[in-house]
Amino acid sequence: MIALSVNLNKIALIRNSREGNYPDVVSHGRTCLDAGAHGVTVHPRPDQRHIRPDDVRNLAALCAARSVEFNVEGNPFAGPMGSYPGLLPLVFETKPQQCTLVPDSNDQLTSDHGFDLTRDGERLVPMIQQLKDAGIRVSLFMDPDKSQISLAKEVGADRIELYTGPFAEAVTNQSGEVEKIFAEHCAAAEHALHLGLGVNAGHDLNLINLRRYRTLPGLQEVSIGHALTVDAIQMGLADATAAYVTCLAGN
Ligand SMILES: CC(=O)[C@@H](O)[C@H](O)COP(=O)(O)O
Ligand SMILES: NCC(=O)COP(=O)(O)O
Repeated sequence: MIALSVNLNKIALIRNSREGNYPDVVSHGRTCLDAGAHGVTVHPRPDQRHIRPDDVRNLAALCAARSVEFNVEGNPFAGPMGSYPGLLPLVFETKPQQCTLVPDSNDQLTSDHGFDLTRDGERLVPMIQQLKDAGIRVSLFMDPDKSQISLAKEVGADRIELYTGPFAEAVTNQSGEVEKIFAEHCAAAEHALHLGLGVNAGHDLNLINLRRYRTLPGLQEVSIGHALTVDAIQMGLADATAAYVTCLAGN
């Protein structure tokens, strides 16, 4: 079974466009879980463009109460900014089941690349160990590069999250590159599995490209937010979530 972790960033983005708490991120997270999602993902960024520290705290409580997986993503190198305490302090405070480290800089529109562990690996080793000592599973956001994935194992990661942006773009553009890119992802996943790493995936996955991507060898979890939220505008959040669960089940 491939787990669906719904990323609630875009619910928070809409909430932040007004004062107040409408839409209520936790309430929408509850709706996703009631509709069959296996967990919740958030990506608190230092500029708090969407997910805020209190969202992380409140969703941690929801996921604990529902005994479902909470996945907190972010750049471990980005320091505090205003009320954002930094990723690791927030993660150690809220103790999610999984922390996915992502090499995003503060000025990026969105996540658009995996780690370069030849450059950053040494800095990550103690952070990864601290997270694992706290009982938190560590996933690293990676491009489908086998040599980099070998380094992910060396620095102590439990899982990798394959960055699926280029794959999604190839499907959307109906480029002739789809099968070539997917084959690279399959080779990367097989390599990760051979090393004993778990395999997650995410970024721009949707109900169309997921029909192919769900066949990736050993895929354990997808985190999906942007497209699912857009689908929810047409379908409603519960039905959109259920549609992704159904798709992941092979239907
Ligand atoms: C790491 C990744 O691809 C996504 O999880 C990320 O959360 C997208 O961030 P935005 O929602 O800010 O675009
Ligand atoms: N890690 C991927 C994620 O959480 C959601 O990415 P997207 O579906 O919003 O592109």
